[in-house]
Amino acid sequence: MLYSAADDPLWVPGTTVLRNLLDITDQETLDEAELALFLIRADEPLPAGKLDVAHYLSIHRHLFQDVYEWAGEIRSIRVGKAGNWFCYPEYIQGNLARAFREYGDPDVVAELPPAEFARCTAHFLAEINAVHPFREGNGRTQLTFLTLLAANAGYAVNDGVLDPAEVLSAMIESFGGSEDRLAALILAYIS
Ligand SMILES: Nc1ncnc2c1ncn2[C@@H]1O[C@H](COP(=O)(O)OP(=O)(O)OP(=O)(O)O)[C@@H](O)[C@H]1O
Repeated sequence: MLYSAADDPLWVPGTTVLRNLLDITDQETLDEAELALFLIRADEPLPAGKLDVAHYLSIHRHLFQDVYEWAGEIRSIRVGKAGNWFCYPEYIQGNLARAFREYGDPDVVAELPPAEFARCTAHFLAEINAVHPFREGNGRTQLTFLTLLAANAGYAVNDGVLDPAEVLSAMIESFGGSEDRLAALILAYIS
């Protein structure tokens, strides 16, 4: 997805295309290859973990390992979308750890009634999105992690329910502080 970014050392020189392991230098070809390789990796068993920060990073690493050398690593430049600027790079580690700490033990959240699980998890995803730990691939990592949190809580999810445009607008609303629509989408996803 298109980012606003300051001059990015990760760009192919003279372009705004992210350097990649495939040596692709035009955005459309990269988008296609990235999506195809992501889909293959998303279909594989995901890395095991404790649903903690290390696990979150390992999922990004897994999903984007074929495309970006820095898969699984925290970004080092400031980025934003449509005027919403995400966390300064120097605060990502601390804010990511705080989001996980505030969410608490996923096994405890799993015991909450579904609407409460959805509300807590929406808040968590909104926080993670505001941190935006990676240079690219944040949305897909968020949704992949959501599937793990839902599975950990024993929910069989309704895959067709999460319409990308609705998730996007709910996520943008959450950035503005209103998490109700995101919580409603998660509740529908797990119901
Ligand atoms: N203007 C915005 N304000 C806040 N969050 C946004 C905005 N635009 C997009 N987002 C969120 O940013 C995330 C997308 O980040 P990124 O582009 O790094 O991920 P991606 O996986 O490459 O893209 P996508 O989620 O579009 O497939 C999504 O969660 C999306 O909802």
